[in-house]
Amino acid sequence: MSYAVKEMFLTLQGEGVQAGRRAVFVRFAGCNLWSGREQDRASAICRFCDTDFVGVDGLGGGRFAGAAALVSAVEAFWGESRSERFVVLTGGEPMLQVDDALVDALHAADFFIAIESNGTLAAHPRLDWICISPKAGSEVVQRAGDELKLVWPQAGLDPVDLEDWDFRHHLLQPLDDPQADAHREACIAQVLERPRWRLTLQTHKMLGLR
Ligand SMILES: C[S@@+](CC[C@H](N)C(=O)[O-])C[C@H]1O[C@@H](n2cnc3c(N)ncnc32)[C@H](O)[C@@H]1O
Ligand SMILES: Nc1nc2[nH]cc(C(=O)O)c2c(=O)[nH]1
Ligand code: SF4
Ligand SMILES: [Mg+2]
Repeated sequence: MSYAVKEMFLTLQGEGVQAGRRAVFVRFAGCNLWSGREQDRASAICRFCDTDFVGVDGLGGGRFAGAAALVSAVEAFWGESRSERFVVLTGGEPMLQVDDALVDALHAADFFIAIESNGTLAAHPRLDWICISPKAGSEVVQRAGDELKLVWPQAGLDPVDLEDWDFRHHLLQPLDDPQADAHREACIAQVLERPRWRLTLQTHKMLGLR
């Protein structure tokens, strides 16, 4: 199948347990919880998104005819070295497009494959690192994985209710909006109260990375 990619870039993973790791990001176009248009934000299921995922016009973006073409582009961003190859599939919602052909082609090129997903679609079974970030008002079907990254506070989502979901790591990520300072303090207070959770920050924003 073909893939619609908003943008692709080499950076450091900014969030979560893999933060600091050199990574090629593939940002797929489109999401099932918001159209991406500002005029639809207030009526969307997910209303706090910090990302433009509409269209295929970003740097490194485009329509890729198949898995081989997409993996060639990922390899071009990574460079020659075969060691520690790391790709992060994000979006938008990547599970709308990730399929067997893409996962197998990335593995054949020696990539460790991480995904950033809202969990409303089952994650592909052969991914190497599954990060799920639940959204209030959505039905999360993917309740197992490597890291559960809860953007918080979110009205209607209490961290306590997610503590028994089957993840190796439970992380709170402060909601980035005009009240970000207060949200960061609220996350710190939660972590001090509930040792199941740890804090993760969006370090790429502090560092001026993409
Ligand atoms: C843009 S989303 C794309 C992947 C997928 N759709 C998802 O929501 O997990 C990437 C990550 O950014 C997080 N995120 C989006 N907007 C945010 C905000 N305003 N503050 C903090 N994290 C945010 C999401 O929860 C998710 O973990
Ligand atoms: N550097 C960097 N790290 C990230 N981790 C998750 C991101 C995302 O938007 O999915 C992201 C991103 O956009 N940039
Ligand atoms: S689910 Fe992810 S990509 Fe979709 S609107 Fe929410 S944060 Fe943005
Ligand atoms: Mg981001």
